[in-house]
Amino acid sequence: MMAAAVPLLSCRNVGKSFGALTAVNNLSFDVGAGEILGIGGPNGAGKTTLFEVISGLNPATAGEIRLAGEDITRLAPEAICHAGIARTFQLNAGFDSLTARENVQVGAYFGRENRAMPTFRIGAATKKLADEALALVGLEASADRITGKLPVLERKLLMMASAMATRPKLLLMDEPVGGLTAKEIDRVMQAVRTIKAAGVTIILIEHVMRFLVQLSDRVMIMHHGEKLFEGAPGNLVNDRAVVEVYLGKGASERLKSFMQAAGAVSHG
Ligand SMILES: Nc1ncnc2c1ncn2[C@@H]1O[C@H](COP(=O)(O)OP(=O)(O)OP(=O)(O)O)[C@@H](O)[C@H]1O
Repeated sequence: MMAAAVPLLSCRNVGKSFGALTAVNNLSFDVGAGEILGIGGPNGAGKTTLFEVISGLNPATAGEIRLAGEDITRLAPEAICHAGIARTFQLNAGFDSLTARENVQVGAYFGRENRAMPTFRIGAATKKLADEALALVGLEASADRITGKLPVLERKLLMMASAMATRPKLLLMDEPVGGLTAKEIDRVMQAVRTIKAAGVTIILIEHVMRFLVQLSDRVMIMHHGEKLFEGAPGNLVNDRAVVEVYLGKGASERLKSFMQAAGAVSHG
């Protein structure tokens, strides 16, 4: 008999408290290699805090996180990045006065090895890596533009490119399409699909339901730091607790008809 495959990411009874406030509470879930897990839930549900905990910026106060079987729960953020987890942020992150390409080169340089600032030198291999990451998200044409002057869509794609330049096994994306138009959302969707096709596992947090359900292989809905729902996107609209707490009846009906049109949910 073959042994069951080790999940790429495994969270067991993970918790994060800020004093008396429990932002993430006893949360357990796995993400398989190559999968896209979408995370939704009301404001304040603990979604971003979960990313802080996984990426080590704000370590867990309970539980255990494993990447391909290795315990990463107590590692520093740079060690977690070097182990293969990269992330994007809800708000713009990056160096405004550098060009887009230079921003991605910083990710490529620091993303996989710990090198001290005095030795900072962008070599040919790093440049190549950065240009590949820019191409992956379709940003070649803006490579030499100053980051602070890029439109919102391109800044979001740039965060994805900088993260991809660290060569992650797992990419965490925090609200990648917040504030974008429908057409811009389609462009980000295309970039996410390209990243998935490159073999990268993805967890994304998103309020835009179309984006969440069209891209995700599995969806997890959080509420009060806990898991309210975990399953196929097609089952989301039929889950009473999800409809009551998060979607509301109107949004649920709209989503259901949209998913029926896409063949993702059964009638009745
Ligand atoms: N550094 C912190 N110190 C104290 N409380 C915090 C801190 N970070 C988050 N919280 C609290 O933890 C809870 C969860 O917040 P979090 O930002 O993770 O929610 P979220 O699901 O990402 O919400 P949103 O959809 O609005 O981004 C909130 O009550 C928030 O105020």
